[in-house]
Amino acid sequence: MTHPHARVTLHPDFRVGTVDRRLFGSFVEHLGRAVYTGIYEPGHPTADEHGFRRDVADLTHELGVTILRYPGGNFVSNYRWEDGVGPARDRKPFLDLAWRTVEPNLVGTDEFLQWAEREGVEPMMAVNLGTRGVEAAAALVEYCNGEAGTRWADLRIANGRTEPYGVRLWCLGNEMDGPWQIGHKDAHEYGKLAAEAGKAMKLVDPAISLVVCGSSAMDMPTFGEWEQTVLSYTYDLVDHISMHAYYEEHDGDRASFLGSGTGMDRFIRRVVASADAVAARRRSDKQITVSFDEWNVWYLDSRFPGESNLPIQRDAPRIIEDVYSGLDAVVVGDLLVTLLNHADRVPVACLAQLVNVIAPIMTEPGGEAWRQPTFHPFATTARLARGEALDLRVEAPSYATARHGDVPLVTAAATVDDDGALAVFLTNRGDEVVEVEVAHAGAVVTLEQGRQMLADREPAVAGPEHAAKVQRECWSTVDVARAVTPGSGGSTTIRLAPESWTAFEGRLARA
Ligand SMILES: O=[N+]([O-])c1ccc(O[C@@H]2O[C@@H](CO)[C@H](O)[C@H]2O)cc1
Repeated sequence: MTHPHARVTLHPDFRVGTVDRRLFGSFVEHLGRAVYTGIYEPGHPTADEHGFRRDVADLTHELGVTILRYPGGNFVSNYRWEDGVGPARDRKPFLDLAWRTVEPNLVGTDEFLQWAEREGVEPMMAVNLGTRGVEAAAALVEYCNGEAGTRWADLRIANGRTEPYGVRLWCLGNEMDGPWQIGHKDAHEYGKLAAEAGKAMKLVDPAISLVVCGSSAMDMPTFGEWEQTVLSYTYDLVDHISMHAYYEEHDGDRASFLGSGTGMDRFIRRVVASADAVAARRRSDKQITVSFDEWNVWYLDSRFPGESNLPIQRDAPRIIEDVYSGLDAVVVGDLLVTLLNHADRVPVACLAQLVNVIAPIMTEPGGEAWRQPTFHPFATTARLARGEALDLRVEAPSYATARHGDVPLVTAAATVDDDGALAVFLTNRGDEVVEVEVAHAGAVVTLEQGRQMLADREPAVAGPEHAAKVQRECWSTVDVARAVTPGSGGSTTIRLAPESWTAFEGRLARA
């Protein structure tokens, strides 16, 4: 039987760029059970002396998360950070309008930053440019990063934290192009405000990096125009422009869903082109890079009722707790392939989110914490993708999709570190076995171990039992001796299972 065939050409000298460790970030928003009964649950059997769940922190380490964005998301656009610092007993609950939830205000800036520090994860903070502005943003930078002797830094010290936190990465608001955003603005209003807020924040601490809001999705009506207008106000000030993208299977259209990575690839190219167009107009040599600070599979159209249809709730309600399948996990793996192939222009990315809310980690209050199927490709990529991404040439048949046009049947990314440790990531989006010839003239490639995620066809069911079943049935070690055939003259053939994502680890040496 002949299988579809693809060819991946790899040369050790052809590289995309360094894989920034911040590509493996995630996101904790005050939304649903991400914070309360997610990372934080005093009284839980595994809670530490600060009330944070040890089981969730351990899974966060296993996931390999490097940075965490906080506190939102839509939440940040109506958040008064000052109300969330100082003795917790003096803080007042408030109604968060983004998610129509009573926020108990027990976790705030200090609790989060100290948790992140204890767990060795870099924080990425967002300021409120929805209901607030320049003064509150600059004050928060001073609270976090200022030395003793000024008002907000001294408040931090009075609240028990002497050393500045040194938060390096800051988001200038969140999704300000979205009509759902509290304090939504047009591109000119937002661009001007972001420029002034960013200027003030950098006057407090010149060492910080700034992320300006790009579009909430590629299909936003203002996409493209938004990026160019916003950057025309902020180009010299900011380091990154944000991208957000969520993918889902619409009406059983598996082919489009499996092609989501190509949609993401085109989105990145368009944002980079928009940023570079602004640079060209300004005759600027500065290059803006992307902070892809929200990405994931999210059944937004099919399962989410919309923010304004949520009832007012309290006590950590269950909001957007999507349950994932093996198919979703294959797509997540493939989205990571896309991100790696843009390592030169995407140094920061956040899987949205970390726990309970569209998340790789789930918990029960008072009970266990477990891995969703999407946990596995993320953890494996975060562990193996090190050093530099190789600039691969992929020749594969394409297939037509309703959502993304023609997309390749096979996608691939590879990384190599200074010691010659090689990682190869491959997706087969089709429903037949594919033979991939990896051509590597000039190099010796050995593939030693592999892990594979298979798509399933069963609906995902909430709870740890189903997640464990998917893990048993879809996530496995590759039999390398069967799947990989070393050829003569610098080529290796790999058989990829139908609808699968595979990661190999091995060695790359010059011939
Ligand atoms: O395309 N949309 O309709 C759409 C709607 C809401 C939306 O919100 C984003 O996703 C939420 C969950 O991660 C974050 O709080 C927010 O930044 C992102 C996209």
